[in-house]
Amino acid sequence: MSIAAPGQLNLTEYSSWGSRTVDNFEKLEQIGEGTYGQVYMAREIATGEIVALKKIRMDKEREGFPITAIREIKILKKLQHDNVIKLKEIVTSPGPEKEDQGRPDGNKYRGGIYMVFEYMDHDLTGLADRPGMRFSVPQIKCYMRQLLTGLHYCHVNQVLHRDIKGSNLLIDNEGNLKLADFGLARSFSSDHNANLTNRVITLWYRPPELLLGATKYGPAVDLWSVGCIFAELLHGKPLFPGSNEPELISKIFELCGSPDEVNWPTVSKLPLYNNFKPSRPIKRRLGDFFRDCGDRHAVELLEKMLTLDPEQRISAKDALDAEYFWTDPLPCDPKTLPKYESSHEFQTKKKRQQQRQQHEENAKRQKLQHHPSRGLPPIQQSGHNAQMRNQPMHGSQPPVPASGHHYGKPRGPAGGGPGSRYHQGHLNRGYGSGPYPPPQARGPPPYGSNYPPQGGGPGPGPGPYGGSGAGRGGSNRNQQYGWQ
Ligand SMILES: Nc1ncnc2c1ncn2[C@@H]1O[C@H](COP(=O)(O)OP(=O)(O)OP(=O)(O)O)[C@@H](O)[C@H]1O
Repeated sequence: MSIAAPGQLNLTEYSSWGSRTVDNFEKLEQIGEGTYGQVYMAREIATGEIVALKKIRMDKEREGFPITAIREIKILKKLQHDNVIKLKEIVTSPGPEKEDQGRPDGNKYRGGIYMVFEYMDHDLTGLADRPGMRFSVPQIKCYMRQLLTGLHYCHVNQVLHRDIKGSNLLIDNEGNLKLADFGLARSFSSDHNANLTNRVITLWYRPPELLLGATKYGPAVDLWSVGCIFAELLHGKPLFPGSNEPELISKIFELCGSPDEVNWPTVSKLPLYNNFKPSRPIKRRLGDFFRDCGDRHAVELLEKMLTLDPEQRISAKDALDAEYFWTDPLPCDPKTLPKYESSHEFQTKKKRQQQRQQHEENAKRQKLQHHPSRGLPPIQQSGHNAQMRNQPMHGSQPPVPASGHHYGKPRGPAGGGPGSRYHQGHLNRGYGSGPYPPPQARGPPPYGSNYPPQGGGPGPGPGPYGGSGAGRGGSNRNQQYGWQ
């Protein structure tokens, strides 16, 4: 496999893309539903290989092929890295498919187009939402390190992801984490001069500069989202679950303090600064909030990621060099992580919904049991079968503690002081100025050897990464041509 040089497209291998049809695959089950359309787990008939098929939704596209899909394909062609999802091929379906028949059809191309990806067993949100799920400290370090490594690679190749969130971080049963969903991604130049849309990034993970109307921004936007994910892993639930922009801004200011000329020298130039300026200054208390997590290095890194001023926010490269990844307990080797049954956000949500329905039905039946005159037969509630219904869905997962899992709030409406050793070396980071240098300031971080705990049970983790469940705010994915 040849690898494209930074900033260049490697098209030679892709001449056959689009020449095969989706009939070469057997759809097994739906694993995702996004802005784009459905994602399916599928088997390639000839080889038996399991893949993910992402259908490109065409029904809203009167103007032709969606720009988001063009961007995603173009960018994924260019990015080849262990921590970035691999786009294997594009396949077509010549005519309208079963699921499209009978729909009013405004698009010009009546067939379907699918992206074929390597299959990943989980997304981080789905995995975290498993009942009783707890991540150990080495496991969190392992995922965070892979996330930052993948993102550093994107940034060196001048790609902003612009939609980092749990459901876009895919994890396989070898413990590998890969960045996915590049539908909002775009290339940037290191001088940051172009005007970009600020209606990107799912609400809860959106940085303050975008909320305050910045249209010139860079890789720091992704680092804020990474900080939100990191906080969620440490805290057990989303840190800024605002249901609209003003609410989100006030949640950010409450914890990170309000911006001023001292902590963010250029903030008053942002278009919406005056609209959201609090009536009196708010003190930063992020460090205090996380003190109980008992990991000084984790809090130190989090402070640097959730720095208000994007110019002072830590880069992915510097984050990889943080003390957090180099002190005991060390990040574990991905291969030693426990294997779990497949869990994607779409499926865990669906399962929860089914469980809720089942629960409601049982409650209704029980009520009727107390009033047999109403005529429904009572159901057997005791014994082995009743217990089995509440078991985790598979036998292979590690024993899980009965408690400790938080479900977050219901999904929101559509849309969802630097540490003492903080240095400013990441100002003027000059992305894209050379070939991708793997972060090597200290060589690869060593792996811890004693994790995960035997049997895959909870480690000395700071607490569960709770199923945030709740609406991570809809990403403001702009499907039309207007955004940059
Ligand atoms: N390669 C893959 N392997 C396994 N599951 C995948 C894969 N790609 C996507 N998924 C699942 O499908 C979900 C939706 O995929 P994706 O985010 O790419 O679609 P989208 O239409 O862009 O979604 P959204 O609008 O939510 O951002 C993911 O959260 C994940 O659970």
